[in-house]
Amino acid sequence: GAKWTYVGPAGQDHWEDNYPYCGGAFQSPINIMSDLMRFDPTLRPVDVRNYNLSPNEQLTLGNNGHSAQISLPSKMYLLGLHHRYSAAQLHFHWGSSSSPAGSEHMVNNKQYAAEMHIVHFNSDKYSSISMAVDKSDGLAVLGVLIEVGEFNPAFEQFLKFIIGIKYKDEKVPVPGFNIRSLLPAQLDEYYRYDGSLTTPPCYPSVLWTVFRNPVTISYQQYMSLVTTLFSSHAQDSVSVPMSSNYRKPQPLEGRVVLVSFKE
Ligand SMILES: NS(=O)(=O)c1c(F)c(F)c(S(=O)(=O)CCO)c(N[C@H]2CCc3ccccc32)c1F
Ligand SMILES: [Zn+2]
Repeated sequence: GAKWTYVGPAGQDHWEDNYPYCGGAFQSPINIMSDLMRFDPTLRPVDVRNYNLSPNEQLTLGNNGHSAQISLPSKMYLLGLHHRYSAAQLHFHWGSSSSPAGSEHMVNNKQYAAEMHIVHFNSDKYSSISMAVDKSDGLAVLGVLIEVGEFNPAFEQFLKFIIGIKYKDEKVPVPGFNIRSLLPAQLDEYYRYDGSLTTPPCYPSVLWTVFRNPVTISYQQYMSLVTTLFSSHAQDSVSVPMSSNYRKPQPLEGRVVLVSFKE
């Protein structure tokens, strides 16, 4: 599709000119406010299956021009939703070196340093994520808020390779590791709402699960994420650093955010 960016003439305020859904309903991310949360006792702990990948399993870490992403095998899946949702990829959103505030979801107006998304598709009904991406029951994304603090050895399992994907369309192999270790300890405390892709084409096809508890990465790890990558190709005459690749919060428009926990 047409080139889109986060700022400038093709920035997020103009996405709807080429991608109509971006100006539509059920958009993500949102600012999750306490007074719009509703406790739902039927929300069970998130049940992730086959997340513990063997080092013999090779993953691909890539720069797609918008984020750093890791391809995931579809044997990884989420249990407990109305359908099986199989993993496709995970990627990140972050701020800039001068501002460690780049999460997409906010909680009571607090923006975190970064956010990880693990994208899954409804493999009961659709043969691939491309077939699922524009269907209302197509996708389920896990959101993990990221703070700067303690060094995170789990994140280091792929961050140590990030220098290999500086430029758009570069890819490097990464040995499989336990993707569960990237998630917070408690998978029973999360926010749940109906939303969309946070990038064009902004299809309203995502069941969002944002975990209550953030994970931490060290300042050095955060800076490696923020300062290493470019949105431009290696051969481009102009280098465009990849920073602040987050969409601003979108109108909730009557949506309620379900929570799996009591305050
Ligand atoms: N924040 S988010 O979770 O909404 C989200 C992204 F933020 C994002 F950047 C991407 S992308 O594929 O890296 C680039 C634009 O699609 C996807 N990609 C998904 C959606 C479309 C698609 C098709 C094939 C594989 C992955 C994806 C995404 F779901
Ligand atoms: Zn995302």
